[in-house]
Amino acid sequence: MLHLCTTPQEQIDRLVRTLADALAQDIAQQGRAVLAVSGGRSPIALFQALARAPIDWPRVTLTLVDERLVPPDHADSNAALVRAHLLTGAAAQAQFLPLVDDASDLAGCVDRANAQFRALAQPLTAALLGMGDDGHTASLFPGAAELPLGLSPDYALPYLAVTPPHAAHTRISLSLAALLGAGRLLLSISGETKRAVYARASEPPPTPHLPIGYLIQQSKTPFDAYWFA
Ligand SMILES: O=C1O[C@H](COP(=O)(O)O)[C@@H](O)[C@H](O)[C@H]1O
Repeated sequence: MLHLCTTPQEQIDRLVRTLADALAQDIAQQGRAVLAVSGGRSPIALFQALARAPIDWPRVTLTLVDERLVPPDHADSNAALVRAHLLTGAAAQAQFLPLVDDASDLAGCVDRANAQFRALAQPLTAALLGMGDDGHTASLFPGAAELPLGLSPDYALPYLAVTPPHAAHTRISLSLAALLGAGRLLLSISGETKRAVYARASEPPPTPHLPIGYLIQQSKTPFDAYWFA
């Protein structure tokens, strides 16, 4: 479902409230919650607001929906973004599981990311997603050679390596099947361009040209998109 927000603050407030409620519910029922977040340019203000939310952070495990194959202190590292803007204040007490420890070893990073995901004692409470102007979400990029694998319901591992045809850096991304295993999916988007992409991706059937469509047009996992102009 697409929720149209009238201010950026409304978009942030609704996403933070929804995430905090979902985390609190898993903490109450299972003792812990697991949140996977995205990177890119969009989520900085959202991360800062989430870090200040009344969440039982010591009981939260944070990981990444996707990562670029760059050193952990690189300007394009999604982990660096999380460390700078989300793992602050009380939220620094969360357990953080990054995906890249050695940017020269793609296969090793993917193996370790899959092992640490599988070692989680529970499914993802929620995945917080972004969407590119090309319709990619996580790092499921249109035109990537690995996209059919990432979209396959039979792909058995949580993460895979993806080489985007036009964006910088090799990526590590959750697969579509792994995303659909989350308790809920939340998408944060803004701008008229992304609203138009979202509208095109909502037209059935979903196609690999706009991977976000596979999340919009499914009914297995609750999916909510929050948009602000
Ligand atoms: O490359 C990426 O892009 C998407 C969208 O980023 P945005 O800055 O346009 O919101 C992001 O969700 C993903 O995590 C990131 O690796």
